[in-house]
Amino acid sequence: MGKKTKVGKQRKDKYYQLAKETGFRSRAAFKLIQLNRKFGFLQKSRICIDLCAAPGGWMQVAHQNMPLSSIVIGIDLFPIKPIPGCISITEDITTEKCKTAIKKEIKTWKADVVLNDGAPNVGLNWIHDAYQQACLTLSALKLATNFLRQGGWFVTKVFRSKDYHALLWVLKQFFKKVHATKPQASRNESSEIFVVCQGYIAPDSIDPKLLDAKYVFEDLEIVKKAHNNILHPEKQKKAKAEGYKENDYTTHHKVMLSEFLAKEDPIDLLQECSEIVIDDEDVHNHPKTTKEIKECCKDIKVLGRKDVKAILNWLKHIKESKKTKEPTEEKEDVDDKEEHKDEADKEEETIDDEVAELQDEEKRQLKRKRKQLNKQRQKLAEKMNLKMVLKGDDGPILESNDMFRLSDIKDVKQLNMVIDQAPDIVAEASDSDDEGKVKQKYMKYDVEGSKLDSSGLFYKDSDSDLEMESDSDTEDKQSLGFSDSDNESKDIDKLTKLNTLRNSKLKATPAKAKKNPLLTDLDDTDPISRRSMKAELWFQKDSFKDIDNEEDEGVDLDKLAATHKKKGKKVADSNISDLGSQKGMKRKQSDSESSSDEDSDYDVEENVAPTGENAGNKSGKGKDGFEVVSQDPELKRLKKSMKMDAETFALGTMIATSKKFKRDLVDDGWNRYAFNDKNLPDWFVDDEKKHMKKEVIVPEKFTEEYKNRLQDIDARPIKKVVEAKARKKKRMIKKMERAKKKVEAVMDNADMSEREKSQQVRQLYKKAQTEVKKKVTYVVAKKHTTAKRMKRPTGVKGHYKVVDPRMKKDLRAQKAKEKTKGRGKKGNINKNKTKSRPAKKKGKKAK
Ligand SMILES: C[S@@+](CC[C@H](N)C(=O)[O-])C[C@H]1O[C@@H](n2cnc3c(N)ncnc32)[C@H](O)[C@@H]1O
Repeated sequence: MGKKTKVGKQRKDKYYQLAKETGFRSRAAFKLIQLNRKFGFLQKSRICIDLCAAPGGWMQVAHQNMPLSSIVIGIDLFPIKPIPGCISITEDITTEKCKTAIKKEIKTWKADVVLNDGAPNVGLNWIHDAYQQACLTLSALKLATNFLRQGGWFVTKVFRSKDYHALLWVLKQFFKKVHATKPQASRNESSEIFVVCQGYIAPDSIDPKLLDAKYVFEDLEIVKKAHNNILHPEKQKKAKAEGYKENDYTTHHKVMLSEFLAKEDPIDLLQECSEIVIDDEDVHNHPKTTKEIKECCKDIKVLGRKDVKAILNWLKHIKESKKTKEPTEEKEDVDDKEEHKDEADKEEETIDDEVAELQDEEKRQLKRKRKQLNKQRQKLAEKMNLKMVLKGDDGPILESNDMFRLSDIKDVKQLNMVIDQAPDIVAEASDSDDEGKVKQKYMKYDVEGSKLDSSGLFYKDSDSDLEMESDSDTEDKQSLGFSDSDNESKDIDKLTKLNTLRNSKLKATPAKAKKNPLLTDLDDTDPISRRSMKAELWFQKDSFKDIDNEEDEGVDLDKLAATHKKKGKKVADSNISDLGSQKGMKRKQSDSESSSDEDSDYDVEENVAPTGENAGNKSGKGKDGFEVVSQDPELKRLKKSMKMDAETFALGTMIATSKKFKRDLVDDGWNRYAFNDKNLPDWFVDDEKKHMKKEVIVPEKFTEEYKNRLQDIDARPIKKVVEAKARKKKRMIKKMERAKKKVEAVMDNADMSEREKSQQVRQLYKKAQTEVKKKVTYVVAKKHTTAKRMKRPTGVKGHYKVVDPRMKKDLRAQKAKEKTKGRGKKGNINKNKTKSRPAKKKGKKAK
């Protein structure tokens, strides 16, 4: 028999060797080293309790990493060889005795860190060991809750078994942060991991159930009981004698897999059986029949909840896969049936879908209606708040649809009928109509009233039906208060009915139906004619009186363009004045604005008209028959004073961005002078001048913004300065670069001492930072030579400037004069004493 080779845990790996070399008592020491490297819980700890510490590897590490004179207490079932500076206790950590022993050592102090590397020394089977370890961890936690200070650390070993999550949950109840980690020194094949719990909460009271394995690992009780039989056979309670079932004289029941597969619900059978025998070769080789399943099948009685679930799932899969393999004929029959069933199902589904869709649609409609109703209610509430509507007063109400309508009367007969029926006839007209010689009677019915009350009927009226969707009508609708939402609120059914009615009507009546002579449109103008009316109104103004000259019609277009060019400036000027007269906002309308689009409506440059007064007094006709507008001195002054200040800019922005603002502004620009009323009393005109202009309020926010912008622009230096500064900066950068190179050379110089080097470096940088003005040598030019022609004089180095001799003399004379200024007044003592020095030899160096 040869020597047994060591496997698994017994294998001597690098950490084993390392522990031997470094003097640690166990390879486990490296696990703590690695954990501490990651979380750093030992460095600041003064008291450490190491549970299950033998042989003391962790104690050594703790002692090494904790501050000097810290306390390390190690506890184990087995005695720990003394470690200098550490206390060891031989106790079982699950007992009360252990608690008192620790208390004896620690007294009233609290531990900063509690370590637990406990592993049960049982080794019966893995499940049992894992459970024992979990219980041991719970005991360690119990001790930790007794001795740990608030904010302290608890580091424990845990096996990754089915109790792992329960344990983690418990730990999370006691600590702020819980980290699970596996240090490198822990073998890969080992299921152990380490949980580092940070920040002990130190609750005032602890529910003992939280630390009771019975509650924490509930479903393992079965396992525990099963293994209790092995561990403590003497403690086991004797089961009540029930006797054997008939023909059943064993406690171990083997059940064939086929039996399970035949059963609808295998749970009952599973409760009774101790082992499932896989009697089918196919099932044996089935991918779902894993090793674990096979193992579980061997001993059902020891399975936990998860395993039982796994077995049930496996049985289900096997059943299903068996079903699919059943004879094809049977399958075809089933398929046929299923097909029919499918079709019926599909039909049913489509019907269901449709019903659901309809229901949805109905719901949506209801929701919409409710929303609109709420809106209306809200509006009404607002109106009531503003006292626009009074409670109890419902305003004009449409009483019934059979109200009198002119449109209903198609001929004389009908009219007579109406007249006869009408009780409110107040007068009789004797005139006869040309067409039908109808007796016309004035009726009490107010046209305006009928229009208002019969709002719903308005659109049903004969001819107007045809134009219902035209723009003008929608405009009218809006003007009458028919908003879009009102239309939307109409019931869809009603609308569709209305549409069909209208369509049939359209078909029945020819396009050019006879017009009811009784019906006259009060607002008979179409939009175009309305606009032309506006324009006409505008041109009724005095200022246009003379323009309406036939001569103008013959004006050549080219000529017009040329004049326009010449006058362009003038017109623009008057624009600005006009703008200034009302903070840039008094604008006039002209004919073109009426016919063109909205934007061009107020195109001031093209259509400037003078104010009434100006037009009357200061205008004259130019050569081309155009009015020459002379500028009002007041406007001129305004123009001068008007700078494009922040407020004007803000106003401009608002005009450009808000159409409404622009429109309001133009509307406000209209005043009684727009139509040049004459013969008004002077006091009225004066007063009106003051108040006719509505003040335009520009929000301060906008003005502030522009003010800041303008300030920024003002604060900016001029271009030349910026350029000069940039040049200077560039020069400095170049200089610094050169200095750096020199510094590098100095630093590389091995002959120089450090002191010398630092001195030189300092000097170099200082020199680089100071800007030395270039020395310029002035050279006086020779007679009869210009500065350009002159060559560099001998002996002159660097920059030089050739100066004019005359200039030099003049400069000297001026300086001398300044020096002697005022001397002559005091008795003229030094009179004529100061003489200008004779000029130096030409071509010589000058200072
Ligand atoms: C892996 S060793 C600890 C190694 C130790 N951390 C080190 O570094 O040297 C596990 C220890 O737990 C101890 N142990 C197991 N159950 C215990 C219990 N109930 N009370 C105290 N110690 C226990 C064992 O005696 C064993 O020495």
